[in-house]
Amino acid sequence: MRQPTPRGAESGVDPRRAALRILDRVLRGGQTMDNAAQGGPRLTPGDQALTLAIVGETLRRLPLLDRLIDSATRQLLPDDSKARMVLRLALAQRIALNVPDHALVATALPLVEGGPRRLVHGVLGTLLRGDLPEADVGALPEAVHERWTRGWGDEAAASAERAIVRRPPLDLSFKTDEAALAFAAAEGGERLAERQVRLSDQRSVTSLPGFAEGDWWVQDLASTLPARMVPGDAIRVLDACAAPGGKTLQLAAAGHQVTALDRSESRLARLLANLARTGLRSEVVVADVLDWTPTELFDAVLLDAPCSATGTFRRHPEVLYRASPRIIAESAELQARLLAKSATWLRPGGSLVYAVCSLEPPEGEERIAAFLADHPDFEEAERRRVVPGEQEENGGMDGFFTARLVRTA
Ligand SMILES: C[S@@+](CC[C@H](N)C(=O)[O-])C[C@H]1O[C@@H](n2cnc3c(N)ncnc32)[C@H](O)[C@@H]1O
Repeated sequence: MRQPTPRGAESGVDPRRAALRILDRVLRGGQTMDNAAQGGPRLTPGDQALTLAIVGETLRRLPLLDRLIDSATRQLLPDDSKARMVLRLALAQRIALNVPDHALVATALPLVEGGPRRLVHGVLGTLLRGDLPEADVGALPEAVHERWTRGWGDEAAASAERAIVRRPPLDLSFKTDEAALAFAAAEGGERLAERQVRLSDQRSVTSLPGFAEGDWWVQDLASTLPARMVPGDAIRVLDACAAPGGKTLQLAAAGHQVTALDRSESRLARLLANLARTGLRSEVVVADVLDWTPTELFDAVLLDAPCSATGTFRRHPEVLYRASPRIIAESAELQARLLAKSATWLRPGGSLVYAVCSLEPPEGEERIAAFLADHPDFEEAERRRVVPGEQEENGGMDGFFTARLVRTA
């Protein structure tokens, strides 16, 4: 299933050099692709898109690429060596982006100038002459594969390996169900839940009908689940880690009186832009959950906590390489503090909805178990765990965990 050669694929070496720098920062520095891309050489928008596509396609099948490289050299290349990085990038371009062999060699070799150029040339030549995997074969990092097989079963891990190389669908959340139904009928989308439409073909978001009018916003189906758990009769609702605001918009559209709080001013600027475009209303507070105190208690608090984000691996494959056991443990420790603090802002009878876009039990199931053990005045009312494989026939969903806890006294 080869894709057409991308624009610029045969032009200069710059996007490959930028891709090498980003891949190195992601794998060795634990950075996100977006952060790693900052501060590099200025590229045209086309070259920038090509650069990110090359790195993304490399990360979607990295263990597979490494096995190929190891099969073609007797001299084991260190994991973080430039030669291995260059070979990974070149193979991903051949497998997933259909870059012709001569262009691969011509753009890969200058990247190892002063290094083992002959070795890279030899390994690449050998592999390009042999059978390479198809573009629809993906691979999870070994530790993640092992963890998810143990936690969610063989089929979920296999589904994740299929999903990581598929383009996820475009999910839109609507202000009203009437608008969702009309849009689905007009645009050929599928209404998978109330106020939610899925488009399976790729379209430019800003040119879709209703974008300029603010009828909808982009939001994966899984991430709409927490706001759906907030009881309809809750009046004052706090969205406690709110930016860039997908859940704030849902809560406001559902008629709640919303306070959106986040400590990041730049992310809150995106939330304000989303409110302005959709014409929805929310109070907006720049503050740290751990330092803030409200003047009045809330009927419901939604805590969409910062997390390892491993559930978003389809759009952000690098999360799987960042989420080490240490990062997951640190994240779980912060989540425990955020939960304990935000629980103090609820009136008796109020609901605390906790959510993470993570496939790691320490950030989900174990977090809730520990919270309930420490808070006898709370009980669990409902929970939802989404693992790879759910809705696969319709395009899949991000991995997610959400639970609603009720303050009983
Ligand atoms: C998972 S994102 C929230 C996504 C958002 N709920 C949405 O649906 O668009 C987590 C957010 O928590 C914020 N955050 C992290 N630690 C925080 C803290 N101690 N206090 C307030 N906000 C925090 C981050 O700035 C980030 O915007």
